[in-house]
Amino acid sequence: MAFITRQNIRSLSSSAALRAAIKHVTVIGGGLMGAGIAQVAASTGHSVVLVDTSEDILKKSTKGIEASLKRVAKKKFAEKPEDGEAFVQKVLKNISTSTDAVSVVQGTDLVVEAIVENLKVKQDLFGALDKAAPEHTIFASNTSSLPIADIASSTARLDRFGGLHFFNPVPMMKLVEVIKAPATSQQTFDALLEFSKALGKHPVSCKDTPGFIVNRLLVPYMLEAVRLHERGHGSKEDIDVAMKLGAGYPMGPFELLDYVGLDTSKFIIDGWHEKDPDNPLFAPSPLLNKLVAEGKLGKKTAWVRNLLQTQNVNNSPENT
Ligand SMILES: CC(=O)CC(=O)SCCNC(=O)CCNC(=O)[C@H](O)C(C)(C)COP(=O)(O)OP(=O)(O)OC[C@H]1O[C@@H](n2cnc3c(N)ncnc32)[C@H](O)[C@@H]1OP(=O)(O)O
Ligand SMILES: NC(=O)C1=CN([C@@H]2O[C@H](COP(=O)(O)OP(=O)(O)OC[C@H]3O[C@@H](n4cnc5c(N)ncnc54)[C@H](O)[C@@H]3O)[C@@H](O)[C@H]2O)C=CC1
Repeated sequence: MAFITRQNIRSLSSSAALRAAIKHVTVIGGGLMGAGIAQVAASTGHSVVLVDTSEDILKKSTKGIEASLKRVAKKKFAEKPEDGEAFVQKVLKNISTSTDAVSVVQGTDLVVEAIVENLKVKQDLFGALDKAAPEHTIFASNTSSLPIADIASSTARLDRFGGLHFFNPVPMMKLVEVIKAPATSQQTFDALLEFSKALGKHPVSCKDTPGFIVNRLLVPYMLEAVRLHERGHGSKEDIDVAMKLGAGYPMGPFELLDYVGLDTSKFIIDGWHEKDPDNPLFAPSPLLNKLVAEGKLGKKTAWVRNLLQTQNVNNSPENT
C-alpha cells in the first residue's frame, strides 16, 4: 500500500506539471522517423507541427501517417470500424505542416529534430531555431549516432537540450532512449522522460556515448552480417533466415538494414570510423558504399523515386 507523503505529493505534482508543460511539439524532418514521431505525438493528444523542406515531401509524409494510422485503427477498433475512422481524422487534425521551421518554433514547447544524420546540417538548423524559440522550449535530437553535446553546441540552451532516440517503425516500437548530455539539466531530462511516457513509450536513460545503447550493439551486428556475406560465408537470404529462426529476431540483419535505410546506416558507420579508425567494428563496408552510391537506399528508395517523379511532374511545363 502506498502512503501519501508530502514528498509524494510534491513529486506527483511536479511530474504532472512537466507532463502538462509539453503540449505543442514541432517535429523537424518528415521522413521515416519524423513522420512516425509526429503520428505518435498527435495520437496522444499533442498539437504537432511537422516541418520539412518542401510541400511535396510533407504531402507524402501526411499520406504515410494516414496509412499508418489506418493500420493502427484497424486493430484498435476492430469491433467498431466507424470509431476507427473518427480516430484517424481526430489525430490528423492535431497535425499541421510547414516548410518554415523558424517561424513555427515561436509557439512550441518541444522541438524534436529528425533530419539527415549530418552534424553540420543539424547544428545549422538548431543554431537558427535557438534564436527564434521561446526560453522554455526544449530541443531534442533523434540522432542515431552523433553526440548530443556536439549538436547542442550550436545553441545557447545547453541545459534545455537532450536526446530523444526513437526506433523504427515509431508507432510500433516501444522504446525511447532519453539521452542526458553533460550540460542537460535534470529538469529537462525529467521532462523528456515524462514526454516519452505520455507518448505511451518505455524510456531508458542513456549517457551521451556513441550509439547510446541500442545502436552501439545493433549497428556493428548489422555491418558484421554484411562482412560475413562479403567474405562469401553465407547468402543474404540464409543470414536473414538464420538470425530470425536461430536467434528469434523479428527481422534478419539485411532486412533491417533495408528498413533503417542504407544511407542512414552508412552515415552512422562512417562517422564512428572517422572518430575511431582503428576499431574493426566500425570499418566501412565496400558493399554498403556501392549500394548507396547507386542510390539503392533500401525500403525508402521507392518512396524517394516516387517523390522525385512527383517533383518532375510538378515542375514540368504543363504544370507551370
Ligand atoms: C537506426 C536507429 O537509430 C534505430 C532503429 O530504429 S534500429 C531498428 C529497430 N527496429 C527493429 O528492429 C524492427 C524489427 N522488426 C519488427 O519489430 C517487426 O518486423 C515490425 C514491427 C516492423 C513488423 O512486424 P511484422 O509482424 O514483422 O510484420 P507486419 O505483418 O507487417 O506487421 C504486423 C503489424 O504491425 C503493425 N505495423 C507494422 N508497421 C506499422 C507501421 N509503420 N504503422 C502502423 N502499424 C504498423 C500493423 O498492425 C501490422 O498489422 P497489419 O499488417 O494488419 O497492418
Ligand atoms: N532510419 C532509422 O531507422 C532511424 C533513424 N534515426 C535518425 O533519425 C534521423 C532521420 O532519419 P530518417 O527519418 O531515417 O531519415 P529520412 O531520410 O527518411 O528523413 C529525413 C527528412 O529530413 C528532411 N530534412 C533534411 N534536412 C532538413 C532541414 N534542414 N529542415 C527540415 N527537414 C529536413 C528530408 O527532406 C527528409 O524528409 C537521422 O538522424 C537518423 O539517424 C533514428 C532512429 C532510427
